[in-house]
Amino acid sequence: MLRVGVNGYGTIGKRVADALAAQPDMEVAGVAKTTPNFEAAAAHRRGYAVHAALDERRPAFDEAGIPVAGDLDDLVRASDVVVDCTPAGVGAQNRERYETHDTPALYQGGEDADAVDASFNARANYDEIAASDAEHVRVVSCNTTGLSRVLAPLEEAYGVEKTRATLVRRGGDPGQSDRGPINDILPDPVTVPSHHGPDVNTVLPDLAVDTMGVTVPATLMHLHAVNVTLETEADADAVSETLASESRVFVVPERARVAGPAHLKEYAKDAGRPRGDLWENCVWGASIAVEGRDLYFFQAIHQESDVVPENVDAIRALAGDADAAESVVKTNRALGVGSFETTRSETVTTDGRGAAASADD
Ligand SMILES: NC(=O)C1=CN([C@@H]2O[C@H](COP(=O)(O)OP(=O)(O)OC[C@H]3O[C@@H](n4cnc5c(N)ncnc54)[C@H](O)[C@@H]3O)[C@@H](O)[C@H]2O)C=CC1
Ligand SMILES: O=C(OP(=O)(O)O)[C@H](O)COP(=O)(O)O
Repeated sequence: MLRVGVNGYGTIGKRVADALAAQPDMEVAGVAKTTPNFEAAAAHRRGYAVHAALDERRPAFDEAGIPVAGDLDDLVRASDVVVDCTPAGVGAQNRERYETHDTPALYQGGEDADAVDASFNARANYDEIAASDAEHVRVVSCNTTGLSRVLAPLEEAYGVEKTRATLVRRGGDPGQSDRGPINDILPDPVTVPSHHGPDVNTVLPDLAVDTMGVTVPATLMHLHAVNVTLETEADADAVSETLASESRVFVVPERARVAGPAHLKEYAKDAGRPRGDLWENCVWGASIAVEGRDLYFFQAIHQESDVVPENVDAIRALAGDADAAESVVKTNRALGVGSFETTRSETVTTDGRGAAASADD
């Protein structure tokens, strides 16, 4: 049993903790939280050992009646691996702390590529990371994960001459009432490329990809308009099959009449997904179009959850416990990733454990 600590218990951290708890080969060593708020209380109720991330805040936990299992060093000592889910930039500052304990760690996409030994995406470079000596590894950002999951199979099936993607980025997560914009459309960043193209190259080094970002007043999901010039000709049906055979890509059938992220979130909630999470890329089947070697499609990316199964796989890659296919199947089964059927007799399995990922079985 791998004991995994989670430092930073916000949008990503709380989902990663629950995903670890669902794995047959992992247990949550504990979580570290800065503030004894409702999320800390929920962590305690879920049975996670709550650690005070900052020593000076410990009395506040006592006052709030949330039992404290120890400090951050205690959590790192109790962990075989730490998943750092602190805000962007804080993870890099924590690296030294983990190194002091000789404990490998994962970091999130808000950290720079050069703050870590290597970057990870299960579809792109699991085996490479598993075979390497990397101990401090970054799971690439939500948008980068979403791009890597479709570009890796397209490269394998058809070759990718060039990718151009425009990322319509959500302004903040639903719980982040201090984010924006609330009435604007911002080139973000105004410079080209955005960080996503270069970040794709940290896991798929030879792939030609340019990205531009725009941030809009929305919270539910990101939306990508993707154009890939393939190296060989393909038709839309073949591309649709290629993408649908990926366990972490949901090709949304036209008959579902999903207009946008709001419908996708309802789809997930109706399916009984925890927190309405959509771990898979959601590619509109009707949008897949090919003209010559030019492929076009739209996909939506649930920023709060798509990196969660990737974190689980990255832990196994670090621990050297399974190869890519074994890990992905194990993770998918435990969470229910890939449980949206895209066949005509559409059935949605709400029992996460029973919902196997078709492509990897
Ligand atoms: N929310 C998103 O859409 C996604 C975020 N990421 C990345 O994941 C990382 C975490 O992001 P979120 O979960 O969204 O942030 P968040 O703000 O929701 O959660 C971060 C948590 O860490 C806590 N924290 C702050 N300073 C800390 C410290 N020194 N020690 C321990 N905990 C501390 C905060 O109180 C909060 O609970 C960032 O690198 C971000 O770029 C990656 C993919 C998607
Ligand atoms: O990893 C994310 O986005 P990104 O892939 O655009 O960097 C998350 O949505 C966090 O983005 P944020 O930096 O806007 O909070």
